Amino acid sequence: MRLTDLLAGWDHRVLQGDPGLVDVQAGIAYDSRRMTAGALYIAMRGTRRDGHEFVGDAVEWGAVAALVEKPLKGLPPHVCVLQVGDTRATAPVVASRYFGEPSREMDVIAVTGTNGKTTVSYMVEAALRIGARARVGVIGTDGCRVAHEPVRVDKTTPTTPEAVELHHILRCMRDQGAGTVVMEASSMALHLRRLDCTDIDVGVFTNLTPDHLDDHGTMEKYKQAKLLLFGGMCRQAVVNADDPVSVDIAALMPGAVTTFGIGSAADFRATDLVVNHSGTRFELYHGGRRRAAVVPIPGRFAVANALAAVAASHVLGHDVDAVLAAIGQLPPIPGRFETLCTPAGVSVVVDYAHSSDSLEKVLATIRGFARQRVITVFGCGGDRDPTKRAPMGEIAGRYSDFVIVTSDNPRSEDPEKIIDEIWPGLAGTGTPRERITDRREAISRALAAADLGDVILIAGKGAETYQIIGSETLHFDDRETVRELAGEKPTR
Ligand SMILES: CC(=O)N[C@H]1[C@@H](OP(=O)(O)OP(=O)(O)OC[C@H]2O[C@@H](n3ccc(=O)[nH]c3=O)[C@H](O)[C@@H]2O)O[C@H](CO)[C@@H](O)[C@@H]1O[C@H](C)C(=O)N[C@@H](C)C(=O)N[C@H](CCC(=O)O)C(=O)O
Ligand SMILES: Nc1ncnc2c1ncn2[C@@H]1O[C@H](COP(=O)(O)OP(=O)(O)OP(=O)(O)O)[C@@H](O)[C@H]1O
Ligand SMILES: N[C@H](CCC[C@H](N)C(=O)O)C(=O)O
Ligand SMILES: [Mg+2]
Repeated sequence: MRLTDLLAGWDHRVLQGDPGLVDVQAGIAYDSRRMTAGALYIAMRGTRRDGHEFVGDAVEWGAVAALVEKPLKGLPPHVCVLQVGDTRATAPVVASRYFGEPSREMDVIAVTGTNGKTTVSYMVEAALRIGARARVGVIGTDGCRVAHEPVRVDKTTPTTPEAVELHHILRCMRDQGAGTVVMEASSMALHLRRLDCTDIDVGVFTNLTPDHLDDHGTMEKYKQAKLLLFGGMCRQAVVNADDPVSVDIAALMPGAVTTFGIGSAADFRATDLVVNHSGTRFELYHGGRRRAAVVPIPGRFAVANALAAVAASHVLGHDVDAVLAAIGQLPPIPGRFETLCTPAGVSVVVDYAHSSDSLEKVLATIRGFARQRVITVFGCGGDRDPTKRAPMGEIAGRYSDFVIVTSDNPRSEDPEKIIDEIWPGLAGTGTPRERITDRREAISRALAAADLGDVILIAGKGAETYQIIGSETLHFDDRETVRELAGEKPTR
């Protein structure tokens, strides 16, 4: 595609070369280490480095053109160099055009919120696949796929991919026959403009509670990042009426807003929740009708997620009864309240709760149905918001009978220091506790301590299959570890 067409109508200055003569044939790259000869390089400023330092490398690897924010000296004359005001804002423009604006050819649902994005995405996918026989693409924390076919992406791809990857993935999904895509919109992605130029039909808001304060600084800035999705980026919104942020969203939204809630009056409202170890029954009130419903995940939060998925599907024109029936048959979501039962009669819940609110919601749910003791094994990620550590310790102590604090991707931090920061919150509750830095040993200790009828919660990693210690990524899987150490009896 000609460079002039990629940038048509977008403010830019030609620093050297003739963009009318440049044909970008080999894609777009923002990382010189992943350049292909014939591609366009986009220089972006990062948290550690500035992509402008690597334009020379990109050219050596065969870049035919570069997009930059400032003039650079010494580049060979055959390379076309264009200056724009903000390369992060320009990347989605050129990426969406390069891949033929795939988001316009599909229904796109973007889910934002602190917790529940992956879960709601999987619920929407099940609702449309089972309830409407639709081919749905899913983009999020646990990868990208259309139906059961994975869409190839780099292992390091974040929850919400950079615009260059995002539009490539959307094109692949369209080519694989997807008519709808449901994707997670992380606050960092919204802040870093990865979702600009994506044609989003429905924006879904689940909730806002403390997390990612290392990235955003304050709750207000974190909220403002989430609100970007609703300030003109999506046509319609589906919002959680039980969360006060829904009021901010309604004030911003140019299009229709559909609400869901458990406590509050809402377009989709759940009442009469009955929770047990395998799921939650509730009554759904919508459009003057009452329907009996079930979601095969225990907890009030699971009902909130189901309501979000039903409402989003309904907004896209799908039948509420069919969608609700499909959610009743939701396949287990890896690492989200995934329950294993050991031959000794102990239930082990492996869950991705890695923030205060999610840990509290999951533990309150377990406490509600556990007949015996609740044993919690958890840690907090290194190089991630340290302000959540002591509060998570306190929550674990408040809801459990025994807590083992361990490691969860310490990354560049000292694992002992992370545990030191969790410890005061836990110690304040007086709950019996141990610290065992090695996660496998911690799980082993919990299994040894548990008796018939006890429930062990192993929180924080969910479906992750690794433990990042320093710069090493080692294979580690909570579920596999439980099976290896204790064996398993299938539960459902
Ligand atoms: C912390 C953060 O925001 N990182 C993003 C950032 O990377 P960075 O700041 O580390 O990059 P850098 O090393 O400073 O380099 C700056 C630029 O120079 C380029 N470069 C660098 C070195 C080189 O030799 N050649 C070269 O071209 C880099 O590719 C980059 O474009 O810029 C990159 C693209 O330019 C992003 O892909 C990267 O996202 C990484 C993958 C990431 O993990 N981000 C996190 C914060 C994230 O997005 N998380 C959310 C939230 C998850 C959740 O909800 O829990 C997510 O959506 O996953
Ligand atoms: N609506 C909810 N409210 C609070 N906690 C929830 C909710 N839904 C799920 N959780 C909890 O949060 C954990 C993570 O859920 P999920 O993976 O769906 O969230 P996410 O928003 O995609 O997270 P991430 O930001 O890491 O991608 C779950 O394992 C569960 O413990
Ligand atoms: N996507 C999130 C989840 C982290 C989960 C937890 N296991 C950790 O490593 O902190 C992140 O990268 O911040
Ligand atoms: Mg997720």
